[in-house]
Amino acid sequence: MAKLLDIHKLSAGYRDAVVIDDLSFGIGQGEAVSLLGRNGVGKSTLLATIMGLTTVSKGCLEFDGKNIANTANYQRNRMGIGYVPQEREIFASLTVEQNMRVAARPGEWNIAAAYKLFPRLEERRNNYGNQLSGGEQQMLSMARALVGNPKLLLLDEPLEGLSPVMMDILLDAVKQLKQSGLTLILVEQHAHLALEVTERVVIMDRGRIVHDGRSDLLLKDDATMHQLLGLAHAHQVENTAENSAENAAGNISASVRKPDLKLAS
Ligand SMILES: Nc1ncnc2c1ncn2[C@@H]1O[C@H](COP(=O)(O)OP(=O)(O)OP(=O)(O)O)[C@@H](O)[C@H]1O
Repeated sequence: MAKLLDIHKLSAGYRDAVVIDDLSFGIGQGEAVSLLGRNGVGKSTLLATIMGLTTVSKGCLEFDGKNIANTANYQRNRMGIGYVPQEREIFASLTVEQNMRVAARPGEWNIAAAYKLFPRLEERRNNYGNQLSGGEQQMLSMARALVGNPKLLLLDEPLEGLSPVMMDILLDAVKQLKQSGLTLILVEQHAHLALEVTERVVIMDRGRIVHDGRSDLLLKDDATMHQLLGLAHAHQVENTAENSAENAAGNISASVRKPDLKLAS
């Protein structure tokens, strides 16, 4: 089956600085992929490159069967790539609803559907962008990308700086999106949480992909977690009684996770 996104021997970065180095990577329709790696290895740059926000020095980038290496950023968005940047980029002088209206395009994801996913946004529908908490801004950034009805959703550290309760809400939303069949790439420092909501994981190191496999297998692989992500005792933490009970109940609760689950720098 043709891949929705197909990257071949791609090098990219910022002006003369090459950050993504000869990288190849593909993602099929409906796949949910965690993109992990230590700080500064190029994860955000890879998402920005898919979105058309960096300088590509060589290689191919195909989306939905078309070469988009020279396609402008706004056109990529129209073609179906949705982006939730790390900075959220909410329009401060627009209300919650206006933030979504400016991005909405016809399709299954309309504003009502976004409110269903994030009821909190409906309660805040008339609040301006600068009157929202960090978690609400993150919900809005994700909702705004969704009402554009993307075929591929890029999420750059959606849990960063959020309270455990907000992390639960955002993670549950990602899980629902995956279950709905949306193709997505999730960059996250909270590796264990990301691995629980995706079926595939790709790990980067110094601009290259150094691991590509199943999320559930990596969760049990302490040696690789330690070697590539700097995470120690992943398996042991995963198997605490608390977490086992949560998993058995089918819930993902960030609030019971240990703070040491973030990647080492
Ligand atoms: N706008 C930019 N201009 C120039 N260099 C940049 C820019 N953004 C990132 N870089 C550099 O690119 C490299 C990769 O950064 P990037 O943010 O992609 O890594 P990352 O894996 O997402 O890290 P983190 O997990 O800390 O967000 C770093 O050396 C960084 O300093």
